[in-house]
Amino acid sequence: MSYDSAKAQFADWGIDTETAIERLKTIPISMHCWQGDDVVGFEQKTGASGGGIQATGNHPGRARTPDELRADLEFAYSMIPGSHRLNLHAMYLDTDETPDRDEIEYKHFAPWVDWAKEQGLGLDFNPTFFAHAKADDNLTLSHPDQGIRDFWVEHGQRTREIAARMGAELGTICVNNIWVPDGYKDTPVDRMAARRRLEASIDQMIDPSQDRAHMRDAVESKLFGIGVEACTVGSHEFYMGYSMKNDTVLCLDMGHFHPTENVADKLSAASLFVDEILLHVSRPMRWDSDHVILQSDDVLQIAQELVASDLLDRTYIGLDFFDATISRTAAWVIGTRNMQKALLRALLMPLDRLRPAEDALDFTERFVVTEELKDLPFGQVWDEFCARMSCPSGLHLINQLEDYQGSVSGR
Ligand SMILES: C[C@H](O)[C@H](O)[C@@H](O)C(=O)CO
Ligand SMILES: [Mn+2]
Repeated sequence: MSYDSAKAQFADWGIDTETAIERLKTIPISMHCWQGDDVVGFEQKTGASGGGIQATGNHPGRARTPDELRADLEFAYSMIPGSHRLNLHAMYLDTDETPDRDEIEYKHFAPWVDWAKEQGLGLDFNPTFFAHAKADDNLTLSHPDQGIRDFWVEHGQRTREIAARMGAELGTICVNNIWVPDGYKDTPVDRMAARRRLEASIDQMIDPSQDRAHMRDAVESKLFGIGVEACTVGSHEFYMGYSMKNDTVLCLDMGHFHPTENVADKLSAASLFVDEILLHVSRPMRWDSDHVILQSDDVLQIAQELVASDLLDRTYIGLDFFDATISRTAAWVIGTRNMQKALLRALLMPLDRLRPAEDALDFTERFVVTEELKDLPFGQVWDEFCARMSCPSGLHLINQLEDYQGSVSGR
């Protein structure tokens, strides 16, 4: 079937595929650097990852240097239609110097910015509050030791300055996302004290007078992690409250809730009380396992909510998965394209027909239409989008992914 006949079929339902394609072109996805090297980073390691972050697998080809990571990223972006962003963690500095976390400066990341300019990419940033000796207690900004808290506050303040400069250099908003692994393996007796310390540390870190033209603070909650099963200091309630009170972006990671909770459902509710949301689109399997995202119901529903609730312009879409058992570049490419496919499917929904049906309590119409829609030739619209953006799809894509993996598997 050709694109033209697919377009005509959608038109029968009152759906304009051209409008959907044009909108999709404008939606950037922030691809996370850490899928490329299994969350290792480029500094001298002094501590273990905390809070249950764990990449498993030993597929050949892990990027070991900033140059290797950039080469892999360039390939991945060339397989992903559209203009996108890179989400960089502070432990991915590119320098011969060995600054500790409380000593990092913009110059240690300048090569990333130069490269992003060349590639036409935006950058997002994250302080790294794990994989460091001063995080080995699984406590950082909420540590009872003032010295440790000060160390991490300094780190966070520096990342904000770096993020603001990155945003200014690239002329876009750089989201600086705070996730700390802080928590307790067993039941604490004074949760309140830990939460008060976390609040005070973030207050100290965040300078509300800083120019917001190029930088936003985001805060990321979590239900629990391995090693912090009894209490995560930065829980959902904590950060939902924090972001409302302090006007920060609220980060919702799909792996950070109870498995029966639906993150898509949270978007409309949270967005009534916070201006902007950052998504970490991920796939938890029994726990926060960070599997590569699929075109699963969870992801499709997230995209539908972004479109139907008109949230695309105040949501930053970031990805957060890491799988070291498969080609790392294929993971990036397929995962990111899956997010785009979900958005395209959402943009191809006949909302003008579904909304009135729902308002009239005609749930049969809603049910029948949403099910029949699944049979429309979505694949032709996606292929057309890829072709217009000079990206391969189907077997051509698979061949290119395999060739690239073959070229790096000797690393
Ligand atoms: C590496 C990221 O900061 C990390 O995955 C964080 O976003 C998270 O989700 C921790 O579980
Ligand atoms: Mn996350």
